[in-house]
Amino acid sequence: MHLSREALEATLGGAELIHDAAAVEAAYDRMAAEIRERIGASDPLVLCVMMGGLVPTAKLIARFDFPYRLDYLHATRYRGATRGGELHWLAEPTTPLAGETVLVVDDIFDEGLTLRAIVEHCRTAGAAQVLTAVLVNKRHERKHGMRVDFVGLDVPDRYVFGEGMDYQGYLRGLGGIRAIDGGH
Ligand SMILES: O=P(O)(O)OC[C@H]1O[C@H](OP(=O)(O)OP(=O)(O)O)[C@H](O)[C@@H]1O
Ligand code: HPA
Repeated sequence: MHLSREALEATLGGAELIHDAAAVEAAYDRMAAEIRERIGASDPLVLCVMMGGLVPTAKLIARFDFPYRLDYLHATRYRGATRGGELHWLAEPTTPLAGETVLVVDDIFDEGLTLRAIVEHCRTAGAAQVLTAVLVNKRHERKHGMRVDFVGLDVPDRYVFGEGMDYQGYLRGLGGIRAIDGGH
């Protein structure tokens, strides 16, 4: 669906800034340092979860000063909506995962179904170690039982966008994280 510039400006005007761009950049610095400490010597394979993981992955790898390789996968369960459904795999990683230390990078840990399925997929494919990194964790009690290894920032239980996260397919490149009411 197409949204007009006016509609997007109205959404932005009604949104609340939860974390400004400087807070987000500081969170990436901290996450990159934690990741280096834990797996910087393991030549990890970084797996970007398209589409939302695109911005956090780019921001993190720009900070990595150790050897790593990059691949992506595409799994989605929101597809432009503000409430999640069934997970659809659109692309699996092409790099063989057997024996790899894998770092899965996504934008948001919400109910956790997406990351849980991706971690299971990597383990089944023989990864030696699977770690996860998300820019934001949404605070609520509806998680599906997994722990994320590297988390940048917490956000409230509202629909958030910016830094890779979309509002109806738009606004992914916006710096900082904003919230609107409605949806989770
Ligand atoms: O923790 P969960 O409740 O499973 O939700 C988190 C997932 O939802 C979003 O993806 P989405 O399906 O919207 O696709 P997108 O990355 O293309 O926006 C986000 O990028 C995460 O991958
Ligand atoms: O709050 C959200 N914003 C954007 N994408 C999402 N995917 C799950 N939750 C969200």
